[in-house]
Amino acid sequence: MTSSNKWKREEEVAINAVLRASLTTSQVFQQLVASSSMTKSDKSPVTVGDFSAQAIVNSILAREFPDDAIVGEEDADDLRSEVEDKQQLKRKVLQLANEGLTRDVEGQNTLSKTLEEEEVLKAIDRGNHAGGIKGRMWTLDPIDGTKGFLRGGQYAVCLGLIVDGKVELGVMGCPNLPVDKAAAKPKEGDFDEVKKRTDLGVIFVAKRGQGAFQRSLTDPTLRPISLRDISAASLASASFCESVESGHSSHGTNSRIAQLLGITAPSVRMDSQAKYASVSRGDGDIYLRLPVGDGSYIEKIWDHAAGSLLLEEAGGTVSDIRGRPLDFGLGRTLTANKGVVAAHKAVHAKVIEAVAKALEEEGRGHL
Ligand SMILES: Nc1ncnc2c1ncn2[C@@H]1O[C@H](COP(=O)(O)OS(=O)(=O)O)[C@@H](OP(=O)(O)O)[C@H]1O
Ligand SMILES: [Mg+2]
Ligand SMILES: [Mg+2]
Ligand SMILES: [Mg+2]
Repeated sequence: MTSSNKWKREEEVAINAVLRASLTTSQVFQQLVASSSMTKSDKSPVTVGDFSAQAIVNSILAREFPDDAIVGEEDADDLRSEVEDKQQLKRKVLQLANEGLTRDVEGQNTLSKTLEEEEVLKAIDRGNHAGGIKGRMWTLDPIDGTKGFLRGGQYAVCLGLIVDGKVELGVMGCPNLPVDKAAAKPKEGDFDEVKKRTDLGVIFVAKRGQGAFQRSLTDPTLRPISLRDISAASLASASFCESVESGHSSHGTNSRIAQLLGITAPSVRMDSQAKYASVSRGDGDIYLRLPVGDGSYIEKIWDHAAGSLLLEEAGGTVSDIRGRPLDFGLGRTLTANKGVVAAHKAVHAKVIEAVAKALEEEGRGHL
């Protein structure tokens, strides 16, 4: 097998699955989130979207690669409840998953027959694998950035293939990101803008050793992407990409790190692994995800698998706050790591130095 053929079939299937799931989450957004009937505190649309997207991706993976394990964020326990609300949720998920699996998407993987309720629940539960160092497994975050999804901001459908603990393939759907990286991102909370714009929706693809690419939801042509070329000398011209939620990443520490590196540009805040994608195509230069508080939060593999490979293949280095590589072979979580620091290869070590200094100053040098 030549290197460019490696993971070819997996890539085709993963793109089609992520594309279908992205179309379905967009549909949920349009029909449920952006509809006037939703109250601000109503989280149910994201739940419908999470389950439907996981059902779609897992059904396709189960059919194409029946022996592969899946580590998915969601499980179907809630949908098996007899409570009427959950029964309603289950009916909606069944309908959306079947629509997503039976529509023609680039002539591939289209189901000719709809799935029964139990088949959909089983597909979702295929995501229950414990992870680990041996063999092939997929990891799926059906909607990463659930808060972004509800705000009409950025979210991503993220699928990675991990083989013997290493991410080999990453595919990420970002339905609300402009295809053109120079175009303005939709304003958060402006549901009408997201509904109206026809230039939104990107799929990112990376295979280990074979580069990073993007395509639109409608045109299958893959175009190469890369990080902005930045040297240690020009680090001051860089910008950060960080979480929207201060509970997920320490904004205060990031400001101090910017100061230490001489960076003055304001940080770009964005939900989800769209941060990895954004930096991968040169819109923002450094992705910082510093632990908050005592650093007890342990990151999940599905929150980083696809994004980290994309950024590495686009010319970057991804590590935790101490410069250790992310270890995807330890189960469902990144137990050996704390936080994430990602940047161009040429400046990554300098950023790690500044991170260590900032944490030391805060009395969090032990993290
Ligand atoms: N305390 C804490 N620290 C770090 N990370 C956390 C924390 N709590 C949750 N999560 C995970 O963050 C995922 C979303 O990450 P984002 O970078 O999109 O966060 S943010 O919404 O922009 O703040 C989110 O993924 P989704 O649940 O798929 O949205 C969570 O897995
Ligand atoms: Mg997530
Ligand atoms: Mg999620
Ligand atoms: Mg979640």
